[in-house]
Amino acid sequence: MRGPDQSRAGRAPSGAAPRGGGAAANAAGDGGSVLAALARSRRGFWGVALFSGVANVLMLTGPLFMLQVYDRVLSSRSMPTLAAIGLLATALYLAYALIDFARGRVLSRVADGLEDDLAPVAFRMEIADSFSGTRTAADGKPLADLGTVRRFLAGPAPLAMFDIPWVPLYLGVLAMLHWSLGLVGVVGALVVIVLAILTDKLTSRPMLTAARHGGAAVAVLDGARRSAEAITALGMVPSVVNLWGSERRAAIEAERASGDAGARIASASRAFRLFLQSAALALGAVLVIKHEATGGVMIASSITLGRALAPIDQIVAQWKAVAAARNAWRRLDARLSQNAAEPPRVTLPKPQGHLSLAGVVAAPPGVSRPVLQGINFSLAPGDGLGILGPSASGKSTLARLMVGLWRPLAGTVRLDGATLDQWNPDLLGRHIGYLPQDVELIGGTVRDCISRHAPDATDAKVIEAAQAAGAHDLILRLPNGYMTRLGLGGAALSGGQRQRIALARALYDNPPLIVLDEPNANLDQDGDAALTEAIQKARQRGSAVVVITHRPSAIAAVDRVLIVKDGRQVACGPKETVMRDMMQSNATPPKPGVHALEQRA
Ligand SMILES: Nc1ncnc2c1ncn2[C@@H]1O[C@H](COP(=O)(O)OP(=O)(O)OP(=O)(O)O)[C@@H](O)[C@H]1O
Repeated sequence: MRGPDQSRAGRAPSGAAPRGGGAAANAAGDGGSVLAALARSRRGFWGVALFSGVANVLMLTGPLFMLQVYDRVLSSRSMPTLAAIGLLATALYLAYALIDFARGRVLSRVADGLEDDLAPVAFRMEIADSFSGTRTAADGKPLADLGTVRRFLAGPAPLAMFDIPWVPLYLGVLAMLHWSLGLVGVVGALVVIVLAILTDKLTSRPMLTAARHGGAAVAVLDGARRSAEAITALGMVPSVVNLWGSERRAAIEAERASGDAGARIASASRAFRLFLQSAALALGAVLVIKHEATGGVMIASSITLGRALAPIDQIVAQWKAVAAARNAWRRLDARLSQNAAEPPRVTLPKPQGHLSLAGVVAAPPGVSRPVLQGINFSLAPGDGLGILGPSASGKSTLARLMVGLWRPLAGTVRLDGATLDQWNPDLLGRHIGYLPQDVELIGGTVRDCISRHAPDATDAKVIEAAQAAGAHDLILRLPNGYMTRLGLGGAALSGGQRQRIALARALYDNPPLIVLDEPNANLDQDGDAALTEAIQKARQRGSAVVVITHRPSAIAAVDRVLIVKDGRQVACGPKETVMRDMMQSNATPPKPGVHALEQRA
């Protein structure tokens, strides 16, 4: 069964789809693929193709110069001729240098453009991944994959690829010198191409294995960083190092296997090219002896052959980078296509705070078994709802549904009548005050943090939010007050300080819907009192406030209570009635149906 929310979003039926990932594609514009993003730089590619054509023609300078020196200068012993063709060759080499530099520069600009285009999208995907819980190391990291593709584009391999269409030009020149030399060239090119295909066959599997283990090692490191204190205090560091080390070793071994295979073939390819050049020289000598060619032809053919095979040889030598970029490209493409462009939306007016949940069934992203079902309630502006229930009963899941982080499998979550997916995810966030269970404050100053890094933030609004959260005095006592820097290298805050600043962030700009998940987990008595006052005042200002908690002190300022047990709504009604019933049944939540479920929608 699919709920309207989910069918509208076009999501897979298992697990609640996270908000935010889909918005990514919008930032990428239409395309939804790396190629589509690159197509925006098609003029740059045409420029590189044109420069490559000119550069390849100019690269004939070497063999032609040899031909002239051997067949014209040496036979005529004319110094002026030598000086003239020497000058001409110098000018052509200079032109080649300029054009080769220009095409490299254009490609690196195209690579930068791709990064500019897709980095915000990849960043959003990373954020969506971090709470979707369904991604594995094999899915890669969009930002790292984008970096790999960018570095590849700006590297030497793509230039070699632009040279490949010009290989027939060199083979044609060889054939013009003598048909047998052309034949040697064609056979040589085919052998080098076979070597390139062989490189791909032998290295692609170990490279994928290396990427998978490398990703797993990074995931262990990320987890260890996040829980640095716990793993150190609990003496878990050696085990975590072992865990990380085994993934890393597996990655290095797979990398070595692919590197060895690639290097073997690259050496063979290089040696074959040198051999072929000597073979062409020998063939040229035979032709000279048989009076079918001149000494100049002999030398020029050897150089031309080397030049003809160079691009293929270079790609074989760069295979590791080529294969890594191809894998990264494919992963990125798969992610971009999953994040199909969000449907166009009308910008809805600022909501008043009418929240309604009807027949909601939900599961975390990627999980098919619902952890929450049969949720029905509604809130009007100014209402205060406390959500109580044992651990793992689904309270935080409910909070994530109300703020639109996860979407329901069935049923609807509406804010002012509109299902949450009708809102632009970024705009919706401005109307919501959310205090998650695990408070993380990202970098910047306290002021930035409270104002959600809004560019149009005013001091007055920031201070108003801090005062509403009872955090103003606490902030003034920090080393630089509101300008104290947080995050890496910034001030270290206690759990209670973090929670109160996060509460101020939730209250910033008086959002019409405020959802607080365990807002008093780290608060002392003063903090509890400040929280109660903050909830009261937010309700007086007309916000609908939801408080999820284990501690009854946090629901002092709400008028209604909802009890969740084993993922089901077992009671919902006026606080006094529900709490009295709970007391009467020896603090065990009342059975379903004890209170008529309120339906105010
Ligand atoms: N990201 C997730 N991926 C998979 N399962 C999850 C995820 N988040 C929660 N769950 C599962 O959903 C169920 C409900 O969890 P939830 O966090 O909503 O409970 P809770 O009532 O908030 O618990 P607590 O009071 O301990 O915070 C639990 O069984 C939990 O294991």
